Amino acid sequence: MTNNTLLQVENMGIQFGGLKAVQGVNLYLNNGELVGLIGPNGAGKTTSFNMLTGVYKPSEGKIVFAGQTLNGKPPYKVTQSGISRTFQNIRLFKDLSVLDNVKVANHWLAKHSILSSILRLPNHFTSEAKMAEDATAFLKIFGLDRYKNELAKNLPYGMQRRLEIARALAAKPKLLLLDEPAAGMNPQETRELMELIAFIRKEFDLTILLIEHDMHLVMGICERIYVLDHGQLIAEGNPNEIRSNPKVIEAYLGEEVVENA
Ligand SMILES: Nc1ncnc2c1ncn2[C@@H]1O[C@H](COP(=O)(O)OP(=O)(O)OP(=O)(O)O)[C@@H](O)[C@H]1O
Repeated sequence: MTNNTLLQVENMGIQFGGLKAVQGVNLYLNNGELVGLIGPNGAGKTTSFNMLTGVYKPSEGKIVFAGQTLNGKPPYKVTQSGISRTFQNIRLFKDLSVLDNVKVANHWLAKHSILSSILRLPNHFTSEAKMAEDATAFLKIFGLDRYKNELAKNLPYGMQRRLEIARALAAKPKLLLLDEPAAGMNPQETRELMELIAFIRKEFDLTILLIEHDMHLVMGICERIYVLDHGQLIAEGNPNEIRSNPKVIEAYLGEEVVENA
């Protein structure tokens, strides 16, 4: 572990009944890196995210983030320590406005106390107004400000995916975990997403770990890639190394995808 390491995972594993869904995973992320996590369906990618975010408690191993051991912490504590995520299936508050989706996400950062909110003291209103202003400015970065009063469920699909990312960033994370952000997107939306990911990484000084099946996206923006198969890491390297790794081609990519990625 160096001074520049943000996340260090050692020997992480989890078992569901007799199934070892993930085992012996060792990985690290340096500050500012954009890293991919790929592999076939059922390889254990989302399960790994669930362990990193406290949704599942690992059966073994150690997760150290920004110098703190995360094992056993509940998801809200993990978020407070600086890790946010998006989900494979969009999980917005569909019946809330776009603005409220972002406000809810950063509510725990708000300065006013619960008591002042309940009693509706003056600082509650000042704080609420400030939050709405901040949230609107924030939405502008994502090209979502014009939709701010729409219900989340009425946004076009690609915009809902953008809102998920905006909402995750409203919690001001250091590490962003993106679970198949391009799922269901058309090629144009995917291109815009790639630009957005590159942009937010710089703008918010983020480290990003990304699960994705779109190899064009992964190979196009990730500096390093980890490959999971049957719960175990089978390769790690830069996109060129991964593309030409025989184990990865056999387990996941296949010859055709490699040629087109
Ligand atoms: N809560 C659970 N209980 C039992 N088995 C589970 C649970 N969560 C995940 N699994 C199993 O763990 C394995 C890994 O699943 P996971 O969803 O992590 O795969 P994945 O790599 O994300 O796949 P995909 O690319 O299809 O999303 C699968 O066999 C899955 O059925």
